[in-house]
Amino acid sequence: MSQDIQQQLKGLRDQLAYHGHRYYVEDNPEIPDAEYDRMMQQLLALEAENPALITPDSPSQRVGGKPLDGFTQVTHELPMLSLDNAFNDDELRAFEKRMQDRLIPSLSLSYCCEPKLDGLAVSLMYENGILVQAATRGDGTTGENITTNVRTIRSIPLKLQGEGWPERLEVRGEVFMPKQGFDELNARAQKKGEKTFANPRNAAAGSLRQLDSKITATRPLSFFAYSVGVVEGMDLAASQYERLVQLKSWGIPMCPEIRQLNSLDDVIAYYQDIAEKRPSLPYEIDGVVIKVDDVETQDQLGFVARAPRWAIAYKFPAQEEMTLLNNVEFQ
Ligand SMILES: NC(=O)c1c(N)nc(OC2CCCC2)nc1O[C@@H]1CCC[C@@H]1O
Repeated sequence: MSQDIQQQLKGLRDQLAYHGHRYYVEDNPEIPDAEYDRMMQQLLALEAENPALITPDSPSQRVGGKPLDGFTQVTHELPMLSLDNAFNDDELRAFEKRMQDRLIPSLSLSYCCEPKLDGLAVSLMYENGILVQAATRGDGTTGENITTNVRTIRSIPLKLQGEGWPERLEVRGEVFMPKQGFDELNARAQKKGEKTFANPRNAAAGSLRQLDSKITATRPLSFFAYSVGVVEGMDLAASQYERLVQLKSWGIPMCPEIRQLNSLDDVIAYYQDIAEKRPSLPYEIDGVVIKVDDVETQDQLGFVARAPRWAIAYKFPAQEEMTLLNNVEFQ
């Protein structure tokens, strides 16, 4: 009896995780919402009858229990780095020259280029494919444990898909609020005479700092991975770009605008292309991040203070209109 109930529960969990990924990550659902809701109700009913068989990766476990009293601290096993900035092509070329002067033999560098998402950097720890902890970047060394809130973000898998993932895998990326969700949230707040947020970044930060994850669950948050931290149990690809593709194959969202480029001229053309696309992108960005693609070369170059020698943010000029002080609610 219990065996086939376990099979039934696993079937429902896998189905709901698959269809949830199609809907929230690929924006390309295979089944009508009513069908998804019916499966969820079935899962909830079966779990209510068999609470001992509820697993942490069950889609029913996304919205937590009672509110927290506070956030506990998390020390990152590897520091979460920040970025130096470039503001024009010459500074970008100087960035490349500094690297080539340090590399022996100075070889032609390939780059992984990513829109610089204007959200909040977080660390996701997966053990045996299960999401076990989420933390803010904080000061790069110590962050806050926001696991209960991050579990409510539907585009972040509670269990990695496919197979071949490492025993321990730390995914680093940006939690952000898409522009449309931000506008709708502020419109609702305005109608109710509640506080509105100055920009999507503050809205994301404010949503992640809720002690009650039921509130976070009502906020339209999303996530794109941008690097890997701790990896144990296998070696990942030697290329930053290929690593993000690997993460994507395991169900971790990857920004669709990321490109692998083989020359700085191509990087500059990419920067101009993203600058043109910027107003029509569904999320806010404030530049592009340009990283040496080869991970061994990254390690050779290392980092100074908290910023790597092998990455730079090429920022867009500040927006013309007055931008309210981006009061940092939450590192
Ligand atoms: N905001 C971003 O889209 C972004 C990105 N696409 N890639 C990185 O790469 C890390 C890893 C090496 C140095 C920084 N960082 C990003 O944001 C950083 C996180 C902390 C400060 C910046 O916002």
